[in-house]
Amino acid sequence: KEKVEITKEQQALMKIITDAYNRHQIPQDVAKKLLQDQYSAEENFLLLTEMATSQVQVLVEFTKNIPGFLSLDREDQIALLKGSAVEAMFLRSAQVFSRKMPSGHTEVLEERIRKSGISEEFITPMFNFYKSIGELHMVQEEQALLTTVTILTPDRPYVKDQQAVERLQETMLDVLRKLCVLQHPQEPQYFARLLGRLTELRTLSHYHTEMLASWRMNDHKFTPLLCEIWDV
Ligand SMILES: O=C(NC1CCCCC1)[C@H](C1CCCCC1)n1c(-c2ccc(-c3nnn[nH]3)cc2)nc2ccccc21
Repeated sequence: KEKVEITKEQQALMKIITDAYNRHQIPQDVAKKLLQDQYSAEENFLLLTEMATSQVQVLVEFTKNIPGFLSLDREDQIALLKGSAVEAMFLRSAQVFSRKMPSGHTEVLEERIRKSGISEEFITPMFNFYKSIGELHMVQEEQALLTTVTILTPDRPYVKDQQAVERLQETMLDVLRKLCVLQHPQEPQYFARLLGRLTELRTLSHYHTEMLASWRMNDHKFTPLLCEIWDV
């Protein structure tokens, strides 16, 4: 049984990424807002675009703290951000949904999201993903590293130097793998389960454009930043 040990450098890397991840989070808590009131489809769509816009802004700030990211080709940095923004949004939504809440709150939140205006056909895959993320009971370091691994996906459209991105991603995957072994010693396959969620996340993100179009309302308005990032 090989002894898994996180090196000093990996410890430092994990701290930088986790601190940055915790620093760069959405200011107001959308879950609290949703628990307070019921909104119309129009109001919910506006709330989604506001939340998503501010999340893209904090995602950009977060990536500046990923060691090595700013040394990548500048156009590749943009390609990685654009290619991972929707996945990062669903990953963050899943983490918000899975957070420990007073009993009964998660059920209310789920109901509010089910009734928010999203079309039925997308609700099931979305909640399947949220629940599969919740079941992992990730610690914050794992959440931060999983988001980092998602951002550093080499095969995003228009990435020129894929090897450079691959090297960075592998560095992060190595730390994440060791962390999983140390955090979940009874579950040797935990790391593999975690990576399996990234496949589910990519599939969910493929529906995104259809999801947006399917909201039960007409005239979907987007912010300029979302028009850039969401290809709408
Ligand atoms: O605000 C939100 N998510 C932010 C969370 C923090 C990061 C930035 C996104 C939305 C709510 C908007 C208002 C109506 C209810 C859902 N949200 C979603 C969600 C729902 C549909 C689409 C979508 N995408 N394309 N069409 N619909 C995306 C995300 N899942 C959530 C799970 C827990 C808490 C909030 C959640």
